[in-house]
Amino acid sequence: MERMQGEGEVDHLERPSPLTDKERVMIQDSWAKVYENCDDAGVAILVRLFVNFPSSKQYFRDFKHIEEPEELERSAQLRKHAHRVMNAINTLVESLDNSEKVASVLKVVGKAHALRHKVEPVYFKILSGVILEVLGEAFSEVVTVEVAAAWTKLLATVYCRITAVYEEVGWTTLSTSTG
Ligand code: HEM
Repeated sequence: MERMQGEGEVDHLERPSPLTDKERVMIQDSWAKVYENCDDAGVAILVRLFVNFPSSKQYFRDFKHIEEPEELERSAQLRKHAHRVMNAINTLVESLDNSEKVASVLKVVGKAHALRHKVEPVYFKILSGVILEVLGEAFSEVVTVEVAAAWTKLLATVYCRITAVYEEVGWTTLSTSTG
């Protein structure tokens, strides 16, 4: 029998356990190194996303038909979005002990991407994987296995909250797009 889900009863199967103090410190310390290279790291992450998952380009008017990584890298629209993504992550990392701030940042991001940009939420999950991949490669001396595990938890929390916002604003294809 189909299970009824009332408001507030939606399952969030991917919700991780809260970050420990040690994990917060590991995230903040490793991020400090990444953020020193904010623009390069952000562009590397987004170019990887768009090259390995080309359908994610569909939302970006200026570069949706571009395939060459070098050309993608030069796109002003891509660079601007990279900067915004990095700044938002920076705010989250700075606010790990302020859950209201985290919730309010993710609410704004989730609402804009659901309602204005109409981005399938699965791309947030894909982006999380790409972030981990690029950080592990480009900052291998700071992103140890243990640090990467802390980032996996943080990014899973972000994805969970983003999908919760999508649900709140009535995104209807959620059940088929996150599988
Ligand atoms: C952690 C993940 C992300 C963050 C923090 C983020 C942040 C932002 C911000 C701050 C903006 C500008 C304000 C706005 O118009 O809403 C923006 C715009 C946008 N985002 Fe994201 N974003 C993320 C992931 C994604 C993903 C995965 C996609 C699609 C694959 C995407 C597609 C877009 C598009 C199409 C725009 C409008 C671009 C433009 O007008 O030039 N975003 N994003």
